[in-house]
Amino acid sequence: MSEARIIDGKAFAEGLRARVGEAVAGLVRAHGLTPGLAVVLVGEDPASQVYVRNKAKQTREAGMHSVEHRLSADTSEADLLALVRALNADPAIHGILVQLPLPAQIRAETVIQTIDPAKDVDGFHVVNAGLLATGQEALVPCTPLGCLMLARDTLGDLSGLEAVVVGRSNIVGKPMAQLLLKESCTVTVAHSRTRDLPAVCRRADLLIAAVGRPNMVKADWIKPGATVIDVGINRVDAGEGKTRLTGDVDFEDAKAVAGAITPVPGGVGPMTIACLLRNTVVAACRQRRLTPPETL
Ligand SMILES: Nc1nc2c(c(=O)[nH]1)N[C@@H](CN(C=O)c1ccc(C(=O)N[C@@H](CCC(=O)O)C(=O)O)cc1)CN2
Repeated sequence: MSEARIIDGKAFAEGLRARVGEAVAGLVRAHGLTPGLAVVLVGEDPASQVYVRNKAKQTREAGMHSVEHRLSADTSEADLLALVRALNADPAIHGILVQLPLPAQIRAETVIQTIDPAKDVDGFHVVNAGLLATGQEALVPCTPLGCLMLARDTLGDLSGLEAVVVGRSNIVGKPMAQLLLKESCTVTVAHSRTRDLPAVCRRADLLIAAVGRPNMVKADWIKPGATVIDVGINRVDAGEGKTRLTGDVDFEDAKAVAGAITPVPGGVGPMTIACLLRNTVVAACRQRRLTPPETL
């Protein structure tokens, strides 16, 4: 059997960002509408700093209005909520994202539920989760949306496929399952308590790994020819004081069995920010009662 096709998330994300840029130019031209995204970072987590910097840079590159709020690690929950409420009321801001994780003194759930659902470009608010679960128009979490785009690009119509999502987080696993149900997949959500996890995974035509455990999914967990989407971004020791990124799937092992597979880095990760830009344009359109461009 030949080796798996490597799904190039970086290239797909570049294409999506280019389409976002064209959509923004069209909105500015036709409606004088410049979508605006505010990103809030609390503290100095090194990875979060990189993600927030990249979000702001790519927002500007797409021609959108970008605002960054960097708050100290000892910021109180009340101060963060006050900032979120001010952004809710700001007409130049169509999307609000509070970077996770947050410091221990701040309840992430309280912050998320304070964001205006219409501006919740992360799609984490219960209103958006409920809309997605009931098959209605929602803002959809960026990482699962990116996974869906890659799966569709690889497999075409997903209808009738056996999909297994490993992981049940509110941010990835649950919305991923809802999106795949909407595509008419037969969906299983597996997790740490699932009995005989390898056997459950082996049922999948489409396997989504989102557990946060480096290299957990092995070749013998994969049905030959299956499409494997790896959401894991785990930083592991690479020796000599260095680290490297690895996914939840043992890539070298799995690519001999899978039909197609996302690498880490360069797979799902870049799609997260591209989908955030896409969601900001969609949110801006809906706030102005405009139909979002179909290219997104
Ligand atoms: N409010 C949110 N917080 C967090 C989210 C989120 O969607 N909303 N997701 C993650 C972090 N994240 C975006 O915020 C993110 C993670 C990874 C990447 C990415 O491009 N990864 C690259 C590798 C980058 C590297 O070298 O470190 C890749 O996989 O190729 C983008 C965004 C948690 N917080």
